[in-house]
Amino acid sequence: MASQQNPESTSNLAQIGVTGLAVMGSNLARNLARHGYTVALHNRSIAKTDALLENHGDEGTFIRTESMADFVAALERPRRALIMVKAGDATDSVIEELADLMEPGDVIIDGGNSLYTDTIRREAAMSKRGLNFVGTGISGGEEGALNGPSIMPGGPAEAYESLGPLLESISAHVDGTPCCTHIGPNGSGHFVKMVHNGIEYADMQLIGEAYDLMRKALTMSTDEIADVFRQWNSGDLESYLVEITAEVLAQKDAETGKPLIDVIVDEAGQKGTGRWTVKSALDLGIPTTGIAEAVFARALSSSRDQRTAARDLASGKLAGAPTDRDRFVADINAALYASKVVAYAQGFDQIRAGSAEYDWNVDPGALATIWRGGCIIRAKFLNRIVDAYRDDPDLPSLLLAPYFREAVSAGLDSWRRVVATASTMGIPVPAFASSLSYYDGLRAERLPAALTQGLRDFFGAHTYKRVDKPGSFHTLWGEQTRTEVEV
Ligand SMILES: NC(=O)C1=CN([C@@H]2O[C@H](COP(=O)(O)OP(=O)(O)OC[C@H]3O[C@@H](n4cnc5c(N)ncnc54)[C@H](OP(=O)(O)O)[C@@H]3O)[C@@H](O)[C@H]2O)C=CC1
Ligand SMILES: O=C(CO)[C@H](O)[C@H](O)COP(=O)(O)O
Repeated sequence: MASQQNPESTSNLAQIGVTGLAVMGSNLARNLARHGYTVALHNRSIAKTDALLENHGDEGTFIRTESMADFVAALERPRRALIMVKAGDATDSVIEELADLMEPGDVIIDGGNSLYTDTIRREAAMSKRGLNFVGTGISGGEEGALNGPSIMPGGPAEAYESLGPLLESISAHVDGTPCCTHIGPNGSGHFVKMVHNGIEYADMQLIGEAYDLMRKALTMSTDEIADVFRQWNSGDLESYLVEITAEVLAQKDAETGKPLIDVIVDEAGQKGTGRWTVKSALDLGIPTTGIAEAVFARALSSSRDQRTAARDLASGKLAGAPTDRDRFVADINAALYASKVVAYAQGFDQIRAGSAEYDWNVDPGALATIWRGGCIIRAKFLNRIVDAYRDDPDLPSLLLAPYFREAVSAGLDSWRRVVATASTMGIPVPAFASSLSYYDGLRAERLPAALTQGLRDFFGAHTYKRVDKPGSFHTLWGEQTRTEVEV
């Protein structure tokens, strides 16, 4: 174990250790060291540890360790170890290794994208061994990890009392407020990070549809579209993802000189958090349609063989392009904003339902507050979400908050024009269209679900409720006399 001394440190030990020094772990370790913490470093293979020390060892005080035993021995008590390795089995094996070396009162922090049910299981197991287990969502990618991410820690409140100030100090800050707060017990931090990623999927899909419409319906060049996103980023749509969309579109391929976007294969990858969000939404019975469409759109994009075989499917008679380009671009802007509100509204619905299911007591306003900076879905309009939950913590849907009600209503005609135009031109807009259908479904006085109930009762005697009296009923369908039976 070799160490570089921190002049401010009172011992030779580290206030925190990071194990797993790939993109996220190495940048978080640097962030911690830059904030004056002595950081013990560990990685399964020593190369990453040495690369970090060689390239950034002068940024603070690090303690280099090779074995897990050395790593744990390098930590001040109560020990605090942050795990930043691949989610799943790798995380389980690192937790076991650490737990075997740690003592009651020590803290294990899992900052990876772990499935929240794994976190619930791990927290219970560590708690039995007297260890504090903090499953925390961390968002911001490489740049956020280094300069200030959004941090969503779950786990015991006592653990947060001692760990919170450290995490808050390295998080992003907006208007002086840290983008880190205790989310709730056990799996809550990873649950909200999972939904954060689901919203990220929806947001990116919506941005992709906006780009596709400008490209295909308006035949705009990539540079022109990049300019539009740049302009949008100084309006209501101001957000990290819109900002980097302009940069991605403006990038030229070094080899061919073409826009890089045209050289990238159109098959979207996914590591699982979006899919988990949708599975959880199905279990909770929450219609997160925007997120689901985004996950399915990635799946469709990656179905290369099917897409190739289907290339000559009929399109039917397609409509021509909109004649007023500026107006249609403005329509797309409004459709993007409204659909984005739907994605966040659905995500917050899922968080409320998850919180109720697991008794987490997640505060949606506090969550919106820490998503204002550092994370991938940071956006100007999160301030409006904070306001909405401050004014009414029990808001039934974000779409009902006065600000969003008005904003969506103002863009509604544009939203409908975009979906209609896309449909008649044969351009797929699954997220725009499903968000609009969700909105219309939500506000509908009556839905065709009555027919679903009738059919269910017809074939399976599943019963239905009546509009005019309480109780459950089954009909002897087709009989002329006494057709209803109260159940
Ligand atoms: N990349 C991102 O933008 C974000 C990632 N995350 C999450 O943070 C975590 C780290 O992400 P990232 O930095 O991208 O790194 P990766 O997810 O690519 O994981 C690589 C790291 O995991 C270690 N590792 C893999 N398997 C094992 C194992 N069996 N035992 C011990 N260590 C193992 C690797 O060690 P070795 O070098 O020896 O192979 C390496 O340090 C992940 O859970 C990820 O989902 C969260 C937010 C954003
Ligand atoms: O957590 C993240 C961002 O918030 C990670 O970058 C994650 O990998 C993104 O998900 P996917 O790879 O499935 O697009």
